[in-house]
This record gives sequence, structure tokens and C-alpha cells, in this order.
Amino acid sequence: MGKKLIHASHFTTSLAKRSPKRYNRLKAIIDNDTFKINPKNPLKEKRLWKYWKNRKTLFSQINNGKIYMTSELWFSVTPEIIAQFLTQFIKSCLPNAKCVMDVFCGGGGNSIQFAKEFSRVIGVDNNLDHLYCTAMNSHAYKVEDNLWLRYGSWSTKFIRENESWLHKEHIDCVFASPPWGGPEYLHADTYDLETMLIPMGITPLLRTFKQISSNIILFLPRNSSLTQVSQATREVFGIQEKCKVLYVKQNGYMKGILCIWGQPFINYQTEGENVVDLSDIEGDELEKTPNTKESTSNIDLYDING
Ligand SMILES: C[S@@+](CC[C@H](N)C(=O)[O-])C[C@H]1O[C@@H](n2cnc3c(N)ncnc32)[C@H](O)[C@@H]1O
Repeated sequence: MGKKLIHASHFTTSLAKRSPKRYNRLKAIIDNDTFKINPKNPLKEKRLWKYWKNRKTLFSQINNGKIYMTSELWFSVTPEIIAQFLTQFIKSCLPNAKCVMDVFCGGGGNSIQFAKEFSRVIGVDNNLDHLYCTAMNSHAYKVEDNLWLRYGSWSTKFIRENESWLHKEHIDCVFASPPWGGPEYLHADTYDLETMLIPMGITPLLRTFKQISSNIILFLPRNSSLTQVSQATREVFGIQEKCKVLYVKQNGYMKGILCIWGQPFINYQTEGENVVDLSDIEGDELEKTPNTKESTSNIDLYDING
């Protein structure tokens, strides 16, 4: 199944055998350990200092000197506590799940946590440097046995060309943290999910995911338009379908929202004492805000504090 999938445990050797051209592009990076983070050498790029200061929130293992990052990954990786929460949430709602797909897997922030709980995790990314970082980082967390990686650009064409093995995988849940367009996303009052999200708007993106699994989770900017979330839900899944939105806060700072589709997730009580074991995270149902009345009546809002 999925001949083009590369097992994370032998990512570089498999890449060298199967795609020598791609391997040659990475060779100098591999030989020089370019992306390996030395915890004793703070980053030189000023714009990354704040991420460096909080590096342990991204990967708790980072000070052990086994984590690999590109410049872009510093502001892209999902903080570990959020990735852990999400994994536990999926596990609680889908206790028999085996296979989770992480589209746009970046440096493996999510894939690694998924691989701790699920026996088959498939990470997809169109940046070979990032796939390499994910593979190396999975070694740091000793979860490489459960992780397979696929180089490719997510699109309707990708689905068409990979339809056969994607269906054979029986993917229980698709998670995606698509690029938000860099830290500039915060300059807009409302983040337009149809025009600002990369590589496509929320509606076409959901259509691609729906072909793979009915359980879908997206990590989106905190200022995302809920009206668009609601409209996309109706357009892609029909008027009866609901979307659960979790507001994710870390140390009081809103990091983003998790938009969740699929009956097992919607039916699961994300409040009170029945919430998954969140360690120091708790869930409380939020009052619907005034601008989210009728047009977003198919959305349930919750607040998650880390
Ligand atoms: C926000 S990051 C994901 C971070 C990841 N969740 C983590 O915790 O490390 C988005 C990723 O999407 C990838 N990407 C951008 N466009 C893509 C496309 N068309 N197909 C696949 N991956 C893409 C980027 O290379 C980047 O690694």
C-alpha cells in the first residue's frame, strides 16, 4: 500500500534508493546536519528570537540536541501541549482508530504525538526539508516505527493520482494545520478562510479531505471567520452537519482554533468532568458571541486553556 510512502525509521536511505534526485538535494543538509538545533547556540535571526525563547513549548526534547528545524518551522510547529491534547481528544472519541493522516505535517509537531497513540500515522508535506525534519524528530521521540511520510503537494490532482492507496489505508481521521501565510495573518481583523489559507480555501480543502475520511480536524488562525466555517460546513457536508470549534489558549494567549467535523467528535462531550484527561488543560463551553447567531448556528464553541 502507498508505494510512495517512506517509513520514518529509514527515511534518508529509502529516499536515496527511490528518489536519487531528491536525495541529492538533501545530501549536503544531511551530511552537515544543517537543521540540527544546538541548544547552546541561540538563533541569529532576530525575528525568531521569541520562538527560541519558548523552544521547549514546541518540542520538550529540544534541549537534548536531537531536534531538527528550518527557519519556517519555528513559527509553524504546533506547540507540544496542544498536539498532545489533540491526540488525546482523537483517541477518546475514536478509541479503535489506527490510522491518522497529518496533511501539511511540517516538522512533525502533530505527527509525533499522533504516533505515540496510533499505529499508523501518515505525514504529507511538499517541503522535503520539513519531511526530513519530521523523520529526524520522530527519532528523538522514539516514535519512528509508527510514522510514514509522503512528499507531495496537496491538491485535487494529488487526491486523483493517489486515490487508490488512500482508500485502502482506511484513514480514521484527517488532521491538517495548513499554512496561514506567516505571522502577518494577525494584521487582518478577520482571517478570510477562503482567500488567505494556503494552498486553497477552506471549502475546497474540506472537499479533498471528505474523500478520505468523515472525521476531519483543522487548526486555524484565532481570528478566522466563523461565518465562513459555518458556510463551508453547510456546503461540503450539508445543512444538518455541525462543526465543533475549540478555542485553544496557552498561558492565556489564544494560539488558534481547532475546527472539528465528524459524528464521533460532535457527539463527544467536550465539557465538565467527562473531558479527556487534559492534564492542566480544561474545557468549558463558551457562550456564543453576538456575531455568531443564526449564520453560525451549526457551530458549537468551546474554550480550551493550556
Ligand atoms: C503550519 S505548517 C505545519 C506544522 C505542523 N503541524 C507541525 O506541528 O510541525 C504547514 C506545512 O505545510 C506545508 N505545505 C505548504 N503547502 C503545501 C502543499 N500544497 N502540500 C503539502 N504541504 C504543504 C509547508 O511546507 C509546512 O511544512
